[in-house]
Amino acid sequence: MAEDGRVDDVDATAGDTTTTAAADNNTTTADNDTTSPAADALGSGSPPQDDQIEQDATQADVQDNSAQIPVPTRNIRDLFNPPRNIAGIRQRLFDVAEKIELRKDEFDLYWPYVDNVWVRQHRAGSDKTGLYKTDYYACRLQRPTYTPKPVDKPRADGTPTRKKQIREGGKCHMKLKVIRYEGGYQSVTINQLGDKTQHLHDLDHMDRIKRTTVLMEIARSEVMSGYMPASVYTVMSEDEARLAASGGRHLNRNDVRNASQVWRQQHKDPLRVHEGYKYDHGNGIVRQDGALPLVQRVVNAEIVDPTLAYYAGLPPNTLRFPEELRPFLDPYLPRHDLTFTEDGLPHVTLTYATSLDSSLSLAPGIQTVLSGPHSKAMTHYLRSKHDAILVGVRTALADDPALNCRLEGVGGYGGLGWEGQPRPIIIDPGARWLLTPQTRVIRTVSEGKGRGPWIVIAPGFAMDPNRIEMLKYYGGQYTGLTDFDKRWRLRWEAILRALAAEGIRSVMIEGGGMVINELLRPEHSNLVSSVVVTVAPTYLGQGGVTVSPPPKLDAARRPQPALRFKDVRWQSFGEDAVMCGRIPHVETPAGVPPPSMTPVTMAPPLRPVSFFNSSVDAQNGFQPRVPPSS
Ligand SMILES: NC(=O)C1=CN([C@@H]2O[C@H](COP(=O)(O)OP(=O)(O)OC[C@H]3O[C@@H](n4cnc5c(N)ncnc54)[C@H](OP(=O)(O)O)[C@@H]3O)[C@@H](O)[C@H]2O)C=CC1
Ligand SMILES: Nc1nc(O)c(N)c(N[C@@H]2O[C@H](COP(=O)(O)O)[C@@H](O)[C@H]2O)n1
Repeated sequence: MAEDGRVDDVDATAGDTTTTAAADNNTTTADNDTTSPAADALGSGSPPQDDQIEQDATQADVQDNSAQIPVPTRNIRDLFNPPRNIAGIRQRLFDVAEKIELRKDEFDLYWPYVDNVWVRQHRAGSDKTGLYKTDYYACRLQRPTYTPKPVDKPRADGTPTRKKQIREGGKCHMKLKVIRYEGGYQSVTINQLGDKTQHLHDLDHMDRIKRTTVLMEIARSEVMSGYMPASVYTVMSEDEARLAASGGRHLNRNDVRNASQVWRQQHKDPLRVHEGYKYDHGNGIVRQDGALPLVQRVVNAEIVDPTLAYYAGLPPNTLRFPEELRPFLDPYLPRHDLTFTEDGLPHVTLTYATSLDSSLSLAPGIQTVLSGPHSKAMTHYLRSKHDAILVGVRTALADDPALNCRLEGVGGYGGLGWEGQPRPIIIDPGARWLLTPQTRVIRTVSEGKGRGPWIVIAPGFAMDPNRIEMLKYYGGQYTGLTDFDKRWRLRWEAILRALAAEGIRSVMIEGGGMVINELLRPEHSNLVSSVVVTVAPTYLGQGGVTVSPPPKLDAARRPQPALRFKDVRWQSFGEDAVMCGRIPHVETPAGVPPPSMTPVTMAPPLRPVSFFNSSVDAQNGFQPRVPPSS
């Protein structure tokens, strides 16, 4: 040991003698991306053939002394404080059991944790808009097995070649198609490709035969900070659970050495052990008596306030809705084991916040906060349980809403990609809502915290194609419907049926007044599956936007309650009361058949609108406005 605690970079660990042992097929850049320009130029969408799979560049990487040493972007703190649920995310990115859509920053963060599994093949290139780029990946075990040549001749300078090992391969045929979108938001969509839907081995097997870029980078970064590989190995492996979560169950001392070998060849200064550790002859690097493990010190230092740890790394406006309050709502939520209702329509939850005088807002066009923090979190829990949120255009114009879900655990708020984020739907027959990149719902999309809105319009007028393109760029679309009721409004059943045709299984209808009042009318009673109303302890006073269905008279023309809910439950949330209920099926007055018995003009599936001129209208199947038949 040198003065000042530094130790010469010798193998300080008992029983570990192979300082230049086989590199265990590891590489510091596990992606091995050597994309062929020809393939790029071709830009074809076809996956490469098996023999095009790139070979592992490991040996060359490790042996080339002149190689540029990339500056590590990770360090030991990334091992001790890994991304939330990294073990679960690794497993999902290994299985890819169903399509996974990630934000680009998530892909960049997580992929180096599974690049011991997936090897990029030649890139297929981009589509004609340049917004979509496709790559193909194959399981590392698809490559042929490598058997070393019987005789390894020494290099020209007389140094022996590294002992190469048999590299396992030729076993698994799992493949992926990875599509990157770089438009108004950035996403990476990962799909299985081909007919092999499962690996023929587990993730632990891959962790055994190959280390991830993350682990190698952490190891290299610690050595580049001046620590002996043996000391780095000791501190990395002290917390087995954390190491295993990041894929390092099988990490060994040679990995740490190999990760830093090229750098070490250029930097011969003596290295030191970590503070609180010592070299103990025969035992290698061990902790000094009474010293806390480094992992503990790092974790303690990073958690300033344990009560804040829960929200660490989440956007500041993230909401939390306690588990114990959820069962109250669950019976009224969509059942995802049933795809659609018996009528083939989405589950509809009507939900809004009202004052004691049944107002939604102080005046038309004025956004009014009624829900307190607890019921607001409840509303976001509801949002997380629906495929879509729907509002009328006057709400969009008045509130400039985000229409996303800000609940902890949902995509953008600690969850993966866009999981749990509902699709905003705006009923805007006259396309009055002029969206710009500054509109909140669009800003929310660009921040990766919500989905692009679908705007339902009633065609029949010209529309600037730039508006259509702009919305598409942000993942939204204009969609046209031509099915009107006798009041010249879009028929609700047609709207819902069209949403169902687009795969929307549940929709939370939030308002405003006109939309809610419409849906509380007797003829719509069979369209609404449940109702969740927040009542705030406030009178807004006269002149507001109120919820009050049309009056009802009995046969003798005496006034009757317009509507009383059934299956009612109440619960207080902070200062607010929340009522859940269902609308009893109401027989519609004679002469007006209930919608399910109306010969329904099947709404055309929602489709992106191109141009609203007559020729394209005709192409899209749009009819000119004609009085509805009723
Ligand atoms: N407290 C709460 O929970 C909520 C409060 N609000 C508040 O409510 C107010 C807005 O409510 P309100 O003014 O009643 O307006 P709405 O938000 O209900 O929007 C009504 C408009 O949407 C279009 N529309 C709705 N349904 C149809 C249909 N079936 N067919 C064709 N067009 C349709 C029409 O647009 P067009 O006029 O172009 O024909 C209509 O005028 C805002 O102040 C907002 O802040 C909103 C939501 C929730
Ligand atoms: N639940 C509830 N309570 C209130 O007090 C409200 N004002 C509303 N309004 C609805 O929520 C939308 C706002 O959504 P973002 O928070 O911007 O995502 C607004 O447009 C109404 O639909 N809701």
